Amino acid sequence: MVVPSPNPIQRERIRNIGVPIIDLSRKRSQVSDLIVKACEEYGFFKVINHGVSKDIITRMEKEGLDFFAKSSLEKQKAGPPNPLGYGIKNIGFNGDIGEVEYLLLHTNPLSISQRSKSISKDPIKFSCVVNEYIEAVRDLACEILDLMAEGLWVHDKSVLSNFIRDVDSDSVMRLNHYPSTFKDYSKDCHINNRIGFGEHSDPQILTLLRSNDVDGLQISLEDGVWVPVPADPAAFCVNVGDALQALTNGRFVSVRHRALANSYKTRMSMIYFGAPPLHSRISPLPELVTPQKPSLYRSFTWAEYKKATYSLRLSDRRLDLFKTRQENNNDLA
Ligand SMILES: C=C1C[C@]23C[C@@]1(O)CC[C@H]2[C@@]12CC[C@H](O)[C@@](C)(C(=O)O1)[C@H]2[C@@H]3C(=O)O
Ligand SMILES: O=C(O)CCC(=O)C(=O)O
Ligand SMILES: [Fe+2]
Repeated sequence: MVVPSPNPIQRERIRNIGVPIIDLSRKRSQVSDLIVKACEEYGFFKVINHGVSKDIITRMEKEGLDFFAKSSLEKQKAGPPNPLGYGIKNIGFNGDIGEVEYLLLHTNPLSISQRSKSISKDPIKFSCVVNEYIEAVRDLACEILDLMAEGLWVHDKSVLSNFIRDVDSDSVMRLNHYPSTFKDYSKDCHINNRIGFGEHSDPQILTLLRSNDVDGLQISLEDGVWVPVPADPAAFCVNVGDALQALTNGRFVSVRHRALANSYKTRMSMIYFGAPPLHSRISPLPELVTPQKPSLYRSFTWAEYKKATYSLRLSDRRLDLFKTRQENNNDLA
C-alpha cells in the first residue's frame, strides 16, 4: 500500500488544531489505527490516560529538580558526560551547543546505582525512584509498540516491543533542564528563539517525553514549518525514532524536533529513549517490504547506528547513511 504524505489541508489542521492526542483508554482497535495514522503523518502524538501513576512521575520530577537545584560544583561531580552523566550547554562530542543542562543515564539498574552515588546524597532513594520510573515508562512504550504492530498487521505483535524489553536493551533516560529567560532578558534581543536543544531526530526506536507545564518543544512538518507542542504535564509525548523508521521501511517517520528555551519559567523534561541491545539487527520488517515498496534501508546493528550517530552533528540526517543503493539512486534521479 502506498501511503500518501500529508496534503495541504492536513498540514493546516496540525498547524491550527495541534498535534494528535490519543486517549489510550479507548477501544484497542481504534487506538492502534489512530497511532499508526499519527506515526505515518507526523511521527508524533501525545497520549493521555496512559496508566503511568502520578505518584511516580511526581517523585521522579522531584529527584530531577533537587539535582538541578544543586550548586554548579556539586553537579559537576556527575560529569562531564561520556556521553552518560551531567552536561551543560555542550551536547554530544561534535560542537553542538544549547541553553540546557542535563543528566543522561543508561536504564540498566546496575549503571543507575553506580551513577547515583555522584548524583544524590541519598543514592539508594535516587536509584529506586529512577528504576521505578523507567519500569513504568518502559511498560508504556512496550504497550504503544504492540499497538503499532497490531495496526500495521504484522504477524508477531511483540516484534517491536521485544527490542526494548530485552535485559540488554541500550535504552537511555535523560533529564533536560532549561533555564528561564528572566535573567538575561535585557541582554538578548533574540530571546524569542533561544535554542535549548537544536533540531534533530532521535536515533532510537521510540521516545516518551514528559515535561512540566512550560512550553518549548516543537516538531517540524515535512515542509520545514515548526509546530509548537503545548506543554501538558498529564500527557506523554511520543515520537518515532530513526530505528523505527527503518523497521517500518519508511512507513513511520522519525520526526525532527527541537526545544526552545524562551520561557520566564524553567522547563524540565524527562525523556525515555527505547533502544535495542547493541548487537540487535535492525532491518525493515518483512511484512512491510513488497515488490512495490522494496527495502529502503540496509540491515544494520544498533551498535553500528549508535557509532554513526556519535560521529555526527545533532542535526545530521544519519539514517540516510543506511539507505539501500537503489534508494540513493532514486534520490539522485
Ligand atoms: C550531538 C549528539 C548528541 C546525541 C549524539 C549526537 O552525536 C547526535 C544525536 C544526539 C542524541 C539526540 C537524542 C538523545 O537525546 C541522545 C541521547 C541520542 O541518543 O542522540 C542524544 C545524544 C547525546 O546527547 O549524547
Ligand atoms: O527536552 C526536550 O523537550 C526535547 C529534548 C530532546 O529532543 C532530546 O533530548 O532528544
Ligand atoms: Fe529528541
